[in-house]
Amino acid sequence: MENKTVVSIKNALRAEEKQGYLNTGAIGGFGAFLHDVLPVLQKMATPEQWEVVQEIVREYELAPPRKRKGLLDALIKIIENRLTLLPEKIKMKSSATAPAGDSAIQLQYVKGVGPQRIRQLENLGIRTVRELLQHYPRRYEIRTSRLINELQDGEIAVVTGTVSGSQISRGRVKVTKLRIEQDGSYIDAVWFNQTHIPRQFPAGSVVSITGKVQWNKKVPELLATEIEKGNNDRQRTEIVAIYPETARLNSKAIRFIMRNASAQIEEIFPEVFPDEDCQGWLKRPEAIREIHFPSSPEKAKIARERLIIEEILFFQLAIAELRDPVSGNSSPVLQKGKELLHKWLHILEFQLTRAQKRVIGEIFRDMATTRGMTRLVQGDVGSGKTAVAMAALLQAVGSGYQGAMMVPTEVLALQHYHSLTRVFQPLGVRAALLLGSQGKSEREEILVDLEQGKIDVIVGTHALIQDQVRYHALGLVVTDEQHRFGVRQRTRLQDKGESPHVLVMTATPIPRTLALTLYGDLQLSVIDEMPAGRKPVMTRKMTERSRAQLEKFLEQQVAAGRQIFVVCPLVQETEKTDFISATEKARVLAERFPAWKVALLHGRMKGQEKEEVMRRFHQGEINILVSTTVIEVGVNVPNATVMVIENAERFGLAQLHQLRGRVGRGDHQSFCILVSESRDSARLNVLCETEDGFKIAEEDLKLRGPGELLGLRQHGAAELKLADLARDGRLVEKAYILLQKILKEPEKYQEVYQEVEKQYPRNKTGIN
Ligand SMILES: Nc1ncnc2c1ncn2[C@@H]1O[C@H](COP(=O)(O)OP(=O)(O)OP(=O)(O)O)[C@@H](O)[C@H]1O
Repeated sequence: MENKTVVSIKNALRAEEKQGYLNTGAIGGFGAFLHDVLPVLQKMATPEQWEVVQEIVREYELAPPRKRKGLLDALIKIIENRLTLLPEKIKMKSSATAPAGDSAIQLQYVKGVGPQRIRQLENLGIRTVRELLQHYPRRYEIRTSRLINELQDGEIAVVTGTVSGSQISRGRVKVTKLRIEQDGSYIDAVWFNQTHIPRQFPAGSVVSITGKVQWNKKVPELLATEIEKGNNDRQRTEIVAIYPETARLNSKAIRFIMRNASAQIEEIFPEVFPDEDCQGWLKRPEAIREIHFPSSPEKAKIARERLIIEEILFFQLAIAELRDPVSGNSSPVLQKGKELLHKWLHILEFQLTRAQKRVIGEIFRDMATTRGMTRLVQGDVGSGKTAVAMAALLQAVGSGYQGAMMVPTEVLALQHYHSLTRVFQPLGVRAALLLGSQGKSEREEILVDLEQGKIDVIVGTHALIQDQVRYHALGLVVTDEQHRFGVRQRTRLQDKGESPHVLVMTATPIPRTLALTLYGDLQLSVIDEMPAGRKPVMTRKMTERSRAQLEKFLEQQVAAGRQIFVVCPLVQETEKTDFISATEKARVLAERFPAWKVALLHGRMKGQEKEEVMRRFHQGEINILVSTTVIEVGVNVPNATVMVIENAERFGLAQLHQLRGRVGRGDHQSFCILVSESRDSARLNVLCETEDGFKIAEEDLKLRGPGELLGLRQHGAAELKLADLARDGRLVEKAYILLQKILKEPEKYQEVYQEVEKQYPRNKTGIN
């Protein structure tokens, strides 16, 4: 049913049209239209409706000229829609209780947002008022209203003054000028086409105009970008937010919408932290307000800082699956491994580095408490993480518990199993291997032994924590960062009656900021020292032209008894690409060097085949192993001294560093050859210059951003809006400290948990 006011507005507009005032088809018609019709509307509308009409007019004013065709009908339609919506809108605003959930706070209820604006906002990824208010400024402009006499040629300035006259040129492109008077001085503000401006700001209006100064005329000009109603304060300073914008939706329009949405800040962004954590912080609503409408540059800065900490913290809680408070840990106290450890140190072929000892100490401290360890050990390739894991496992076994070592691939499981048994057997520690590819009877036997406590340490893939696997007394799980094994997974094990300590190992050196963000639920230990005597791996770039030289070099190495890795990006040649596939490469090399044993290893091979190839390579029966990146993590064959990486530009820096880490693990000089035709090889240079994995990771973070670096993009909505991990290290540390507090006393932070749930709804973000 049509609202009475709408009908009368429509009639009035039609009447105006008949009288010929409305030249709606032409570009200049809008100004005339507004000039003539607005007074009519103003008379007819209630104050609230008049407000809406003004918004609509502003909206159209901001629209590009060609969109203004057929304005009358469009305007009538909007007036119709809006005025019928109005009662609901008023209801929304006055209702004391917030509508349930974010989805209820639709953009259409914000003043100044019509269907067209909604579409424009959607283009910026904004669908709710929450998302709108989280559309943060990119930067700020400090706009100081200036005196005309002091303006410099070429500068961007804001001039506040009174309109004293206007002029619209003839011709196809219309030049609109407003003459502005300020204490007896004049300046002309200039626009192209925007011919409605003189009507909107008639002589006598006080205005503030932003634009670029041109002093070459008798009267200076201001190539205007923005105009708004001013006040008489002629030297006012204003800080203006500049937003990520689109062609249709500029920062001025966004600011206008934002201003209207700001009424809902308190409702959508209530403070969720207890007072004790807010010392020195802006309260949450104030921070949101200040980031959009800063009262000073300093306030904008502290607002941003508070929101960054919050953003990182919420992200940590979401990604670590810690949306629900976890409490009631009761892990076993494991501190009786002394004797076993003593024997182990005695038979170890090397002295532990200081860093290894320190990290083992940190681990042992955790294992001696019932709170349960969840510690991440980060160490560059070859820094000796396995030895650290062994110490932890022995501590568990010595204390009468079992240990499980969970690794990402069967190749690695096998390798770890062999190196553990070599060391553990003489100590009387029984290790076993559990693989998906094992036969049923073999597997069942292992499961029974495990349940009866006849196995002390079990090595395998993710299957180790599945339901059918029952432990006699599981005290420690050593795992890999790829499993994303945190507090929550441990709780799952707890549900099965186990409450092991958890040690997470990462072979990917990631910058501390990123580690704290992604693994905030874990304590962090870093092995920041390499075993003594390591020779640096000589790293060189090469192009196809030097292929013959490269082959000669490989020949020398094989003749000296060394082994070689060749890594290719793809398994099989595809028509579309000319990347050398591993299969093809292996064939070519076998043909080229018939006297050598060339083998192929890739992820699509069966477990047993892979196992066999790795065993032969370990034992020196294979000279060249051609492979895809399955050998990237953890493979340890000290006699391998050359790593050739084909199409090196296709790999990330961190990945290349991992691959290179497969050599340089023994006493011989090792080499890494990056074969690439790519001209843009600045990235590869980083690798030639340093072997410090953390430096390389920092570089990668700068070059590619955290999303790329860790495949974070897969997490969909997990993008951080404000935080820049390469820049905000200090704030990440603060977020981390706060997170530890929250994990300790989750019951005090219920509101924080609720907020995380709102921002990262389950099943929607991909962070689960
Ligand atoms: N303190 C040490 N002194 C000398 N050699 C060591 C020391 N610690 C470990 N090693 C040896 O260094 C090699 C690499 O160790 P390990 O496999 O534990 O490295 P890692 O940190 O797991 O590396 P990656 O992440 O590349 O797998 C092994 O051959 C190991 O025996």
